[in-house]
Amino acid sequence: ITAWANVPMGPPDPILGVVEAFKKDTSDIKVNLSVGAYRDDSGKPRVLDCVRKAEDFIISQRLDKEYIPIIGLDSFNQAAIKFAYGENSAPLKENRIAVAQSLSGTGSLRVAASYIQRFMGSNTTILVPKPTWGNHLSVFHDAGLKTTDYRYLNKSTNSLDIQGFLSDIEAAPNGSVILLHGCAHNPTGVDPSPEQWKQIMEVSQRKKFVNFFDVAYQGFASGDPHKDAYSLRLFTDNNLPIILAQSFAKNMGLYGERIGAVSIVCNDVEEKNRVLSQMKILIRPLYSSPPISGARIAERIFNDPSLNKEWLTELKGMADRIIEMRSLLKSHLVNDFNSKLNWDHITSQIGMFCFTGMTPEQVVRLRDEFHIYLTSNGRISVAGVNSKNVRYIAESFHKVTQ
Ligand SMILES: Cc1ncc(COP(=O)(O)O)c(CNOCC(=O)O)c1O
Repeated sequence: ITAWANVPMGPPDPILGVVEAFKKDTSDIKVNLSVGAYRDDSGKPRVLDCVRKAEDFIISQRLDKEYIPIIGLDSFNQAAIKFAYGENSAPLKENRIAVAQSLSGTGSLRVAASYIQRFMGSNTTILVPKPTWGNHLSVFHDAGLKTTDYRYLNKSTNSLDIQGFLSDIEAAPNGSVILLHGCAHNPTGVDPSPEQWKQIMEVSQRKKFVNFFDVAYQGFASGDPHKDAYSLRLFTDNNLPIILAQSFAKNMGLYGERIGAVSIVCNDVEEKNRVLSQMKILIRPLYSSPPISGARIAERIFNDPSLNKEWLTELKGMADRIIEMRSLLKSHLVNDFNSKLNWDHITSQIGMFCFTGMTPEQVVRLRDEFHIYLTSNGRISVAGVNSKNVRYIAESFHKVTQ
């Protein structure tokens, strides 16, 4: 008997399981609407031109492959938090933000969760939206934290249930940690309006929440990085406690480079130095130091003026293509197929994903009858929609919902 005879087969990841089924489908009209990565109008992955140019420059420098510090490349770190908090941010100017490069968004979330567990205690509960990105729950539970849902999606309108949101967080214990998607909520694509963010902030301020922002789509949602940072900057500029996990997977297309940053706003430089020392102590036994490549590319894109300008244009281009596909999908449904249902949420939602409102049965029909693949919760990745398949998708959506 081997030592692992009792290890059970784990369930497949709900998202990756759909991709496997898509790959097995031999139909030539199959459509993958489950993948959480950008695709261009030909359905192909996109490496940004500014990334290629940054890579060429870096290679030409013939740099060494020595370890970088436990907290990563500081030139990248400083650029990443300036991008998020804004150059006029007081904590930034007063140098009181503890920041460490980490393994993309997931690694940043995990380091932050471990920090919370260690310095706020194992009984700390994180308030998470319902629904949230599936991996959030695994990251927090594996870090030894409990999670409690707060209402987020109004299922009948596929828009924000702001009253449910506010009453659930009002009922939570003072001093709780609240996870907030900075922009482009995954999986619903539903974001609070600026007014609603102010209502949320008022409760958080009064109840002394620690605000744990997950910002994985800054600039990718609206095309404007400042607009997409509105919620984070509103809370920060009002001196609320902030923990931030940043990912550059989507907005720089650096998925596999695993480049992100975790940051904690502190009261002063002395506190920042203490917090940073503890982040290093947490990171060292996790993965010791982060990878060089993605940090060097991102640093060039932030700090080289022409590459930065080119990036912002390409970033807006990706956001605009997704926004255009949203309006095309909706107009086909309403104008071509004369659907009598309300599809406003397709264009009022924002970012990579759209919560269509499809039932699990309708999702099965889309897969079996129309070879269209999306997750069972009805989420589609709008990145998978393009000018060639958008009409077919609309026709199929109409047929399963009429
Ligand atoms: C909200 C959120 N936070 C964090 C992350 C972390 O991403 P990464 O670790 O790649 O930076 C992601 C990436 N999601 O992946 C797409 C999908 O849901 O199919 C995310 O959506």
